[in-house]
Amino acid sequence: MEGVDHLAHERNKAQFDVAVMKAVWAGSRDAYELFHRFSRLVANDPEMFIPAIKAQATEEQQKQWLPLANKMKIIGSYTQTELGHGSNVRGLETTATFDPKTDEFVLNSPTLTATKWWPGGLGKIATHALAHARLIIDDKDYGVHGFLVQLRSLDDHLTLPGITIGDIGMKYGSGAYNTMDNGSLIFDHVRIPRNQMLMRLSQVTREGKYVPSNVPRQLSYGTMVYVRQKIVFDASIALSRAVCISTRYSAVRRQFGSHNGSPETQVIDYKTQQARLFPLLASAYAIRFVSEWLNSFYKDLLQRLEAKDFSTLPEAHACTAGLKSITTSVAADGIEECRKLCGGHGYLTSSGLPELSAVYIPACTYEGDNVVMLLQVARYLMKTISQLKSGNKPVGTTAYLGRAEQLMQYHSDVLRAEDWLKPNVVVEAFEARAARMSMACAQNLSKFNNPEDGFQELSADLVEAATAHCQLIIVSKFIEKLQQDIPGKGVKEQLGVLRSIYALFLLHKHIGDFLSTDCITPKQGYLANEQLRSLYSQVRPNAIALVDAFNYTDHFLSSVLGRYDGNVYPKLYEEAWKDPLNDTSIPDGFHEYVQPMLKQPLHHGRL
Ligand SMILES: CC(C)(COP(=O)(O)OP(=O)(O)OC[C@H]1O[C@@H](n2cnc3c(N)ncnc32)[C@H](O)[C@@H]1OP(=O)(O)O)[C@@H](O)C(=O)NCCC(=O)NCCSC(=O)/C=C/CCCCCCCCCCCCC(=O)O
Ligand SMILES: Cc1cc2nc3c(=O)[nH]c(=O)nc-3n(C[C@H](O)[C@H](O)[C@H](O)COP(=O)(O)OP(=O)(O)OC[C@H]3O[C@@H](n4cnc5c(N)ncnc54)[C@H](O)[C@@H]3O)c2cc1C
Repeated sequence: MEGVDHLAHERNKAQFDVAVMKAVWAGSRDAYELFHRFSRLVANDPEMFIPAIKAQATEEQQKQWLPLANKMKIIGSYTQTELGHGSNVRGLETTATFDPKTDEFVLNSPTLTATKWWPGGLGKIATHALAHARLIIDDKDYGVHGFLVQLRSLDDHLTLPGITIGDIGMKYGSGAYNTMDNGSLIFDHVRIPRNQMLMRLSQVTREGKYVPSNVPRQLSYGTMVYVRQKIVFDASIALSRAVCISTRYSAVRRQFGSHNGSPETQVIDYKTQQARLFPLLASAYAIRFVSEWLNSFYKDLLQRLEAKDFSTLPEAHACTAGLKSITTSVAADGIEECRKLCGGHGYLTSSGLPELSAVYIPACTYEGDNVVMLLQVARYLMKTISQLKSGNKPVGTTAYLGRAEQLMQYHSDVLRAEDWLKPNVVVEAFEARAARMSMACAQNLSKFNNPEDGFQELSADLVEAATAHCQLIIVSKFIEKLQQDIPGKGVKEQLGVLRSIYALFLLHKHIGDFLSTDCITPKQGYLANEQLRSLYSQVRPNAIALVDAFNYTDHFLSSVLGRYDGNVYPKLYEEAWKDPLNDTSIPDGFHEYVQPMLKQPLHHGRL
């Protein structure tokens, strides 16, 4: 019935102050702002073009281009990936050859695989590209640099000479990412003035002299680092949307369990539903808190870079790459699990879940393929370990590796299930697992004469070690979050339950790592699972309130299953009747194609 809160009985069970939890969840950001930014992003791509200009253009170039981009007088596309190369930026083929006679660069796509392919906004709307191309001077290749290239006339939007542009076609399902005109672009000897090479980091003089960057060349990758830390925050939004929908629906849906006319059982009360759903609820909070930390770490990096302090740049790259990988994989897989948690109705477009999944899952690929990103983390870990011998004491997120010897002797002293509720007990187990996995890789790598051959041979193990490292970061930042002063009745207690669910779910899921590295005994693994089951019972009465704390409106969720009032069935039925198929009783084509078959006479008793 309209106006009735079918979940009121669930909301009355809450054991904490929901208003405070909403503030904890929102942190310093408002989901609406992010939704509208993200929705604008899917329609256009200012989230990369503008930051890239800020990162790679001189002050003078910024003065020229930023006002135009900020006021949408030009529409930009971050045009890096090509048909033949995306992950391997150093393998890009587009060329920008300096012509000293005219003081210009000539941009060209020398091969089919040099075709720019995927850049958002490029297909139909962008007027300019921040094109990444190999700088060539006097036949010498100086590697990939950024160039601002006008693609279309600002008068009639027609493409300029030498520019061939198109959309790359429909993408995955009918998802909203098809509102994004990911495009293709071929340059046929397009000339641009020398001052349209972005020259903050390195320059080309009028005489054609290359002035190399006096800062780490990787700063040219800065836009990707910037977006990767945003993507971690976005993962918490995407996952929490799906968890909100599936939690509310799990409390509404009843199936089996009726005795003597009693109501059937709410599916949220099945232990299997809880074992699938509550770790995702905990993960949404975990990802939100690690994204807050990562954002502050990134802002600290920017301040350091201003002061030419590059000391945290390698760690920032490893953290943004690794956390982008882990959190987008958890969110993408979690959205699909939330669809399954809703049974058949989860597959309806009106559930909001298929669309959310179709739009979200490329996050595992864009801004860095998730495996390639974890391999970057692995390189960082191996380098950190290799420097231990020279007395280089690791700090920050790898500080635990400085205690590797001690961690190699670690054995968990858990005796009772409730011992796993102690943060220090959990952190020690996760540190020992991560340290032992990385040290084992380093040990095996040392057996190879060629370190690169070893890295390739051991890459699957290295990815697992990198995963363990990143999961340790997320667990640690969740624990640190709860060491902050958090007011409100029961709020910290509930977050503590989620923190333990997140950590013990990971321990249970990766029990093989913890056993094979001899960090814990099978008995201790069993006790962790016992504790997990108890934690599910503790979170159960608070589940609806915990997703209410995301503070998402029905409009934002766009889901008949995730409605705040839980009035699912009438709305499911109502939504179905909006389908154009139901405008007529007899379907198109019936008379032409189906009725003749139905009217066909029987032959010898057979149809
Ligand atoms: C890193 C690579 C894989 C390899 O690079 P390479 O140059 O070959 O380097 P290596 O030899 O591996 O390493 C050499 C050293 O350099 C170090 N390094 C590497 N990268 C970096 C870096 N970025 N920073 C610092 N240091 C770096 C490395 O560690 C080595 O160090 P050392 O010598 O060992 O000490 C590289 O090729 C690469 O990055 N590949 C991936 C390519 C990629 O990511 N492409 C992305 C293209 S753009 C794109 O995909 C765009 C997608 C559009 C959709 C985006 C949607 C975003 C949504 C955001 C959500 C918004 C919501 C709103 C939120 C809000 O508003 O807040
Ligand atoms: C929706 C969407 C939007 C995008 N928007 C943009 C944009 O706006 N601008 C832009 O420039 N690009 C954009 N891209 C491109 C995107 O950045 C690339 O697709 C991404 O970086 C992955 O690179 P790739 O396609 O070359 O994958 P590949 O690297 O070819 O991946 C294929 C497989 O190879 C594996 N692999 C690759 N290298 C290694 C290795 N060294 N070791 C082990 N395994 C490896 C990968 O793990 C993966 O399994 C977008 C892509 C998508 C899907």
